[in-house]
Amino acid sequence: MTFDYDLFVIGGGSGGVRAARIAAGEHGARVGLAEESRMGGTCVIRGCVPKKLMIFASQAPLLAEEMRGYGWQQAQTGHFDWTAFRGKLDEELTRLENAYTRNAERAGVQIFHQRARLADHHTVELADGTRKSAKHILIAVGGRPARIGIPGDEHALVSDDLFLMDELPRRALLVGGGFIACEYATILNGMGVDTSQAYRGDMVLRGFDLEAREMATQQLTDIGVDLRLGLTPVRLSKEAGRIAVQFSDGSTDHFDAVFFATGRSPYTGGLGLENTGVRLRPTGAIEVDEWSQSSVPSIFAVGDVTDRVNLTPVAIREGHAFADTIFGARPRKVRHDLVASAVYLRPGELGSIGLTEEEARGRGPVDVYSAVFRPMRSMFAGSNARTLMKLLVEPETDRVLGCHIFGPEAGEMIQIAAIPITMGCTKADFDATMAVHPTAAEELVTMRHPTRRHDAAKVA
Ligand SMILES: Cc1cc2nc3c(=O)[nH]c(=O)nc-3n(C[C@H](O)[C@H](O)[C@H](O)COP(=O)(O)OP(=O)(O)OC[C@H]3O[C@@H](n4cnc5c(N)ncnc54)[C@H](O)[C@@H]3O)c2cc1C
Ligand SMILES: NC(=O)c1ccc[n+]([C@@H]2O[C@H](COP(=O)([O-])OP(=O)(O)OC[C@H]3O[C@@H](n4cnc5c(N)ncnc54)[C@H](O)[C@@H]3O)[C@@H](O)[C@H]2O)c1
Repeated sequence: MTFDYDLFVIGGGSGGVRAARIAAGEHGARVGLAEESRMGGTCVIRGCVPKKLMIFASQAPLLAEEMRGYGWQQAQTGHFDWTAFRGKLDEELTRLENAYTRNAERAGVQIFHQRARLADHHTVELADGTRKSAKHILIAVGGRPARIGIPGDEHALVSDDLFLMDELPRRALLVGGGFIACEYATILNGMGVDTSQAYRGDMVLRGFDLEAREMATQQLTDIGVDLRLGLTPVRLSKEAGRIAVQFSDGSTDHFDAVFFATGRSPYTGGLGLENTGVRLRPTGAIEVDEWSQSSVPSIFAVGDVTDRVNLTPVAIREGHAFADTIFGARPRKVRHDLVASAVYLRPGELGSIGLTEEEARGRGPVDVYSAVFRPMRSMFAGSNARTLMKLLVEPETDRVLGCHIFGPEAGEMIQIAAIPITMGCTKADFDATMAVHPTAAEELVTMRHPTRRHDAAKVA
């Protein structure tokens, strides 16, 4: 049987573009790709990139405050010009979008700027009705922001909308306590928006190390976010151009904008999956094996649509491994058990890899090396902000099972710490490493004695 393509990719985001480029450019496959919106996908257009630029923009008031503590007594930020920032942001995103398109085309990928759906195991139908056959199909359609299904939730915005606003709201509410809610609350607060955050739990960033979560929760309040814990909206309505929010405790408040940051769902609706028999998990994610292969042998899936670890570098690695395996005769699996990540807050970020203290003590004995301190930089300026450096070590093997850092530039630090930890290093390797002085990160190689030791969890 002959096909139009060796590979057809649906979705021009992190995972899809990497797979298409490697398959075509490095392994000589004939590759087609459909993208219904802008090339680059969530990360480039409405995720990591614009979000991080906004984090940088939002830190000015904190920097000015710190510099006043260093003797720059007049340091002030003045007024934040959202229009000027957005103009520059739009230009930058267009530049990146063009680079993604150009690089894929240079590798030999034929791009269709249209929505695509599956017609059968080897056929994709584009929005204009044309059909393309392919020996292999890769689904890399990502996810979409989820709404919580309360009355009036059509009045709420989602994360995508922040990057498109003509002006910033005067008063905003973030709903949720995950990555996006905490990062967006930090951004809006830093840009001068009167910011509230409602989270149904008692501490933000569920799933992260408890000690680090406590610090992140405290920091949100310290920087001026009105963090309302144990609270969730139950109804939204429009009143005189503002949004009235009724909360679970019976209270009502009014905001100019309400953002739901309540998770993301795999974007599998309307994709024609019923024409293929591709199996889905209960969450709507495409079920794949360790080779990213679906229940239909010719159809593979990578990235957020598979809901494994929903981060850009993971989607990229999955796409790359898929292309090497299928087209490069270089079978490669992706490890999902040891993935570093960062939550970009200000002034402290949260960087993590490996087990949390709670997970580690649930598995067996663990030594906890935890240093909480006021770093010299902010302490001199008069701030009480604290930094956390934490290592979790398996006593029997001395292996480092996890590392959690809360503080300025924790994202940068955890990227470096992730290398030895991924290699399987021991605490003795950290101890043998000479410190770099004076830095905050030197604590990682100077913690001599465990702060506490948990014995093996008792099995009931
Ligand atoms: C606000 C926000 C901030 C984030 N910040 C970070 C961060 O700091 N670090 C990090 O690692 N991760 C971050 N993420 C997560 C990261 O963006 C995703 O994990 C990553 O983009 C997933 O890549 P993907 O290839 O699976 O999907 P996507 O990048 O979402 O790409 C999917 C593409 O498919 C297209 N598409 C969908 N359906 C069709 C169809 N039927 N036909 C044609 N095209 C279609 C979409 O338009 C989209 O371009 C963030 C996410 C958000 C929302
Ligand atoms: N820095 C980064 O790497 C980064 C940044 C942003 C997003 N991301 C990725 O995007 C994903 C999505 O981010 P997110 O923050 O939307 O999801 P999340 O899963 O991190 O957080 C969702 C939040 O919404 C709350 N929630 C869910 N349903 C609710 C309901 N019915 N009522 C009230 N609250 C509810 C949850 O309790 C949780 O606090 C992340 O899991 C992550 O993989 C990564």
